[in-house]
Amino acid sequence: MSADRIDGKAFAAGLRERLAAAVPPFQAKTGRVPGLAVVLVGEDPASAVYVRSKGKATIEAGMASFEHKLPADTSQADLLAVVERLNRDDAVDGILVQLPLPKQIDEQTVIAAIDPDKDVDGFHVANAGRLAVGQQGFVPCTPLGCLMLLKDKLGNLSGKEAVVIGRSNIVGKPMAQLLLGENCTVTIAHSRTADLPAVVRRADIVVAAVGRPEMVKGDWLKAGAVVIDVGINRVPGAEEGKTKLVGDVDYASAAEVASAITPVPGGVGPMTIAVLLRNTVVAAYRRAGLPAPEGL
Ligand SMILES: NC(=O)C1=CN([C@@H]2O[C@H](COP(=O)(O)OP(=O)(O)OC[C@H]3O[C@@H](n4cnc5c(N)ncnc54)[C@H](OP(=O)(O)O)[C@@H]3O)[C@@H](O)[C@H]2O)C=CC1
Ligand SMILES: Nc1nc(=O)c2c([nH]1)NC[C@@H]1CN(c3ccc(C(=O)N[C@@H](CCC(=O)O)C(=O)O)cc3)C=[N+]21
Repeated sequence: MSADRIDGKAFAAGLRERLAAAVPPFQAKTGRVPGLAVVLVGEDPASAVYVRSKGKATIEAGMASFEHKLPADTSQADLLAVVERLNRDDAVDGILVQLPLPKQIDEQTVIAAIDPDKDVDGFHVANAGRLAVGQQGFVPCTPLGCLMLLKDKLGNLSGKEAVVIGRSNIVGKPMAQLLLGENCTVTIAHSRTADLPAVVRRADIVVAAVGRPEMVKGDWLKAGAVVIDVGINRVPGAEEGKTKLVGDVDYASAAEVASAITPVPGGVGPMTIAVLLRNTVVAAYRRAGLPAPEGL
């Protein structure tokens, strides 16, 4: 059997078109376009690439992009002052502070300083709490993107056995909350899980968010499982000196057993950026007191 390849890149392109279509009506009502501010501290090359692609996607959707690049030795107080300014700036609907931050800065303190109604990453405890109790808020982009792909593939998820590997605050935990909200039976596995292959073998839905290249093997899977691979791991490529991206799932062996699987690249990654824009459009409509358009 060869699994269907879930084309996250194509789904993300469709979502970005729907978002672009929501911008002119917003502009007609408010006289401005939704705005996303991205703050990058330091020169980490991978982070710089992501920040550039976020800015490009924002502008392509007809929205306003504000990029703030601060030196690696920026103090926490200076970063907090930037966040405060963005909180007060009416042209800014969404604020994203790129993680990880340099070691002199405490990430939780910075996240806590972001206005929860502009927290389009969904990392603020207010938004984590809203998700946990089922209130309207902002859901982290990566797990929300994974859920969109799963619902597109499977329709109703009710009653499915879902195993999430990884329990980070930004991927694993919110992913598990979302699947629970869809009435899945959810198991969260992590580095202390006793027999991970046996746990994964129960799953109709597997979400791998671990950060271990190609860890999940095909013979861990139940036949017909749907596999969402969140992992982004840069490993040495075939050619000397070159690198390539691989996920947390061994695609070749998993595709023999699964019914559908996301590739890396071209799966979850592009969804993360599209959902960031989606959350920004939704933030803009909410802040303007307007009902957010359907189908986002
Ligand atoms: N596509 C995208 O847009 C995004 C991709 N990512 C990628 O997703 C992956 C996970 O990211 P993130 O959640 O931030 O990572 P973290 O490092 O914060 O969390 C990793 C989780 O995996 C668990 N884990 C580690 N080793 C094992 C193991 N051998 N067996 C079982 N569980 C294990 C850890 O368990 P424990 O808690 O016990 O330590 C932890 O809960 C990374 O590859 C990252 O690059 C992340 C964000 C966005
Ligand atoms: N505050 C904050 N919010 C984040 O959402 C956030 C962050 N910090 N720090 C880093 C991680 C990682 N992340 C990715 C986004 C897009 C791709 C992506 O587009 N990946 C492409 C490949 C890109 C490439 O080729 O390098 C793909 O999978 O097809 C991947 C990873 C967001 N993150």
